[in-house]
Amino acid sequence: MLLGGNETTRKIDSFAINELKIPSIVLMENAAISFVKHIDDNEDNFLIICGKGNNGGDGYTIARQLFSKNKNVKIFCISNENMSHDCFVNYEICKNMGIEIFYKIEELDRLLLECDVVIEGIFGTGLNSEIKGKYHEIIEKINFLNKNKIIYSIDIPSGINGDTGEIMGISVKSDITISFVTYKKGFLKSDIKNYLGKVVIENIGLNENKISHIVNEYYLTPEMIKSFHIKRNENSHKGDFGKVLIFAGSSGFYGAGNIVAKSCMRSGAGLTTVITDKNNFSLNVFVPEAMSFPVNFENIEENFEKLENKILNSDVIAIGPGIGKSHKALKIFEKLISFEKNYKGNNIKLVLDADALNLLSENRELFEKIKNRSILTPHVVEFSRLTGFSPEEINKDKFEIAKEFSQKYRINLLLKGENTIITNGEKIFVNSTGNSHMANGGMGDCLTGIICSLAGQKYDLLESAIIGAYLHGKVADELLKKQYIINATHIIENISGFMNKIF
Ligand SMILES: NC(=O)C1=CN([C@@H]2O[C@H](COP(=O)(O)OP(=O)(O)OC[C@H]3O[C@@H](n4cnc5c(N)ncnc54)[C@H](O)[C@@H]3O)[C@@H](O)[C@H]2O)[C@@H](O)CC1
Ligand SMILES: [K+]
Repeated sequence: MLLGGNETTRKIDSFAINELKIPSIVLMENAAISFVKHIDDNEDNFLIICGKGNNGGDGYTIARQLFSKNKNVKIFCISNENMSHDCFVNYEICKNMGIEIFYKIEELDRLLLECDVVIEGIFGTGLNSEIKGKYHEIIEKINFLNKNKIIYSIDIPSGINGDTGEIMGISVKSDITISFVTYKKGFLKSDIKNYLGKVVIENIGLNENKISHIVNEYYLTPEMIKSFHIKRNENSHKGDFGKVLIFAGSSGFYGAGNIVAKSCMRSGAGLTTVITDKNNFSLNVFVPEAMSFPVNFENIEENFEKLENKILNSDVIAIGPGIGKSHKALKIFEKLISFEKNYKGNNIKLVLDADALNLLSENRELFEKIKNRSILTPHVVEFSRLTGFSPEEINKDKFEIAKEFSQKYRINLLLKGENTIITNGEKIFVNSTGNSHMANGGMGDCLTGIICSLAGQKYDLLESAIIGAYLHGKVADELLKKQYIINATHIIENISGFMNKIF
């Protein structure tokens, strides 16, 4: 699904009008037709509240459409002065058709009380300042008299800033928001969810693929995830699904390595090996399917020759969770990234998380070794160490900072957070799944395991991160329906079932 702010919407509109030569009034008609599809056929008692811009124009067009289906339709016109051209055209048609139009604010209470469905087209992407006066009063009335009614918003609940999600003084509280072409960036803001209600994105007669040059931001949907799926060949063997080498866990943190390994196995990797201290036997108990590559941490160089062979046999190497920042951890990290290609001549893909990112921040010369073949999966504090920006600065301008960082170091990036974003420096994908009930230790390790597993199964790193993030959150969202807390182990136990469902 395309993601965009107000400016993106304007660019798409202008492309449709100026390049495709679709008259704007046709776009408005298409928007109204798409909108009306979502209204229950049994509903019969509508009040449409219209502003004077094109959002109001959509309102008049929807009113006409409903009226032509013999529905009981009344319109409240907030102002018929300085209407936009298309708004005026549709207002005139409504008058000519004989739809009842009301103008006096004194009548609004009664109109609201009498109707069953309110459709509001007061402001959409054109809202540009704090709402005051008459407009404020009207929105207040809609929210106050909303008992036993369904409130529909056209494009954006009037009062929400489509770019930032900020409430511009007041906003309609909607049950259903039917928005056009793009999922509005402002909708990502978590504390306005109860203003949006259910969100539906509708088409206005444009082919999504033909406007992709205008938009390079996407909101993940199950259809997108399914479209990435690579079918498993029936005559394949374990080697076809990736040899994944994992360097995770250390004394006191062996659980991290175990979680990465288990989620890697459960998400479908062919062969998983964990580099771990020779005295750690917990892996064999926790994940018997995984192999261990024992390292003598007293003398790490002892095994380096064998390790070289292991690296050159790998398709993917995941590094970071629970390894600490010791000199020895750094030495192993350096060794693991020292070969760009494996025996097969393919780039060895790298998934770097947690302490690998901290080590990278302090040893920046290593960026040269990981370029064009890695994904970094920081949370905001780790990303702050990597970029030098404060977490506040990052949260304010997350998309741009992430994109620039990705371009500068030629890496893929997955920035964890409430709206996890994934970028290759050109496109940005925002995850639509996940919840606060999964915020506990081991979750990140689990995600690393899923991503390296998918990378082993021949998904490129960007796809691996997109699918991984979506699945990770989706499993948690589904589990939330029956349990309060979701741990990494719960995700691991359920992921394969959800892969089946989604693919
Ligand atoms: N142009 C197109 O091709 C299409 C536009 N569409 C609709 O057009 C909408 C955008 O239309 P517009 O750009 O005309 O903008 P809006 O209709 O969102 O609002 C603009 C109007 O509100 C006024 N306004 C802005 N902030 C105000 C405030 N705080 N207090 C009082 N008045 C304020 C402006 O002066 C202007 O008259 C979209 O949200 C969508 O609903 C759809 O019809 C699809 C096609
Ligand atoms: K609206």
